[in-house]
Amino acid sequence: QTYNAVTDARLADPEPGNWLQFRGNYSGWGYSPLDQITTENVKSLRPVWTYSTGVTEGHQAPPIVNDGMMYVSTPQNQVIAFEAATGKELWRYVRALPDDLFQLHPTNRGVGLYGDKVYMATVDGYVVALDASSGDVVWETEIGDYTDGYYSTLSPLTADGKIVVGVSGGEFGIRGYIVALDAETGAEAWKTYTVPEPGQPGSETWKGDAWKTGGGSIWMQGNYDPKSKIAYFGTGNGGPWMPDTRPGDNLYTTSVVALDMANGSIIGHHQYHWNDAWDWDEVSAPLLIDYDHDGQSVKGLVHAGRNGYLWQLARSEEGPISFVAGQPYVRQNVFTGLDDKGRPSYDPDRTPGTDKTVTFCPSLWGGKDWPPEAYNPDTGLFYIPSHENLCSELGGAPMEAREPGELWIGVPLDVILSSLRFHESVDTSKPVPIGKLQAWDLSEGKLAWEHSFMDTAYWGPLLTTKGGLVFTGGTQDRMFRAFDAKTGDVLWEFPTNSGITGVPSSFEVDGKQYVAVQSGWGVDSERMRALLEDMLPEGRVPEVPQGGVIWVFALDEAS
Ligand SMILES: O=C(O)c1cc(C(=O)O)c2c(n1)C(=O)C(=O)c1cc(C(=O)O)[nH]c1-2
Ligand SMILES: [Ca+2]
Repeated sequence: QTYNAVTDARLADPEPGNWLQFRGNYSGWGYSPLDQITTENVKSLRPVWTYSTGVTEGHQAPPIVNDGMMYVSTPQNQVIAFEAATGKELWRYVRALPDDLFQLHPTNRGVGLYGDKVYMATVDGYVVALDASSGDVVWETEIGDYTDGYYSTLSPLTADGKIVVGVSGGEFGIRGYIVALDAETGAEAWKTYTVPEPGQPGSETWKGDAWKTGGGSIWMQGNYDPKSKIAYFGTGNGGPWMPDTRPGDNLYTTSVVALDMANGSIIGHHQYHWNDAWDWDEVSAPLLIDYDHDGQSVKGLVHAGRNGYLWQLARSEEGPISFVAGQPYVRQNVFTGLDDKGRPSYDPDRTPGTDKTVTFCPSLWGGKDWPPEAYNPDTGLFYIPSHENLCSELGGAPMEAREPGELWIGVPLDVILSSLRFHESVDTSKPVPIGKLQAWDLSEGKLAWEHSFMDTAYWGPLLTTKGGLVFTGGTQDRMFRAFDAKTGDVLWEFPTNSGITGVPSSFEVDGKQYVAVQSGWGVDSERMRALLEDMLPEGRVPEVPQGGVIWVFALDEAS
């Protein structure tokens, strides 16, 4: 079979039967235009094939499909290629990772496709380009020094001849950046820091040398408008965590930045919250959605913040981003209000600092951490995988000098790993609603429906389809579920090998629709679960079995 090269035109307007990138399209919707699997027949969805990845930890990447060929990445930076319909393995790339690599976040969120190659950003700070047909390494380029705390977990944005990625390390005192590599050669095309140096725009929001270790990491794929050639990336927490260590607003941390794809310059931004104090990384890129607001149609950017607010912004052809509306989607007790530009004011009693311990809601994992939202143009609803009723008790401690490659958070690790609290209204003698799948009507600015998951962490990336469904896992009971996208009714569920933190995708081969997802629990979903186990009575919070498996489902033809 000859490989169907992935072009800008195909990425901008993907065939309904393919899933060519992280969220299926450049707008970040997580929407499949396939409608063979419907609200009526989803009850006869069955596994067609499975595959053990051979590794443990958090499997988060979507199965990415181009004309019958599937590419899946796993923790420890493997890429496995399959015949999508049969599961026949075509090739496998296993990265040789350095022995001295410490992984705070052992995961990978997926490959990027462009031309005849498959691209992956790695936990040891490289981008690797593989031949899509053979799996042979075509080039690899170092983008960050892992011995200095830089690493990558995101899927690459592929567009305009470039492979665009960024670096993690917000808990290691890095200075974040986004870097574009030439898709053919791997040579650097541009590199843009998310924290400006003295003299650059935004540098007035920093004092002294704090910018050198200011954080603002990039660990989720950006979305992209192919008409204006602008990429939108979300940025991570300020580093170190305690806000008094870096006075000022700290642009462009906890923001969305608009980048000119040609040269990487920042031509627009919106900071969701200034001088972050809660580890509320705002790394999920906003979805490009057009919605009505006050009788006007808005070319929008929509983001469910880790800070617990649902943000509706407007984008522009020139770059600048403007604020339209913001409101809490979970209980939030930190912001006391928003001004007309969307800038929040804070309750100082909910703002931690060095030697200042406070409780705040939502928790440091936010109203939502990294698992992506979804938008369904048929229902007009925006779906959020959220956490309710969780708060954190957190405070910093005086810091030692930064050591390259060592954690540099300013909050002792044992404090972080015992920081979770229930909201004061919670009665733990009864099942506690924690995970909430929410559906929002953006034009009304109102919740349309929600489904609560009791006593469980919920780290479930979303897939929505033209068949009227929302697929998600994310719970400790190992289930993969399908919801009615309009009503929130549970229509189907299936127990997999482990908990599902994988991004689901949907594709078609020879006229048949498939839904695919990785099951393999780990990283912060497990850190949260372990805390909940201590907070709830014995037996209520089960352990989640370890090990990664790729699952592919289709309708059972016999039924
Ligand atoms: O600041 C950073 O650079 C950074 C990176 C990552 C990552 O790369 O996965 C996470 C976080 N922060 C983080 O705050 C967080 O809650 C988190 C959860 C996860 C995960 O995979 O479950 N990664 C990360
Ligand atoms: Ca972080």
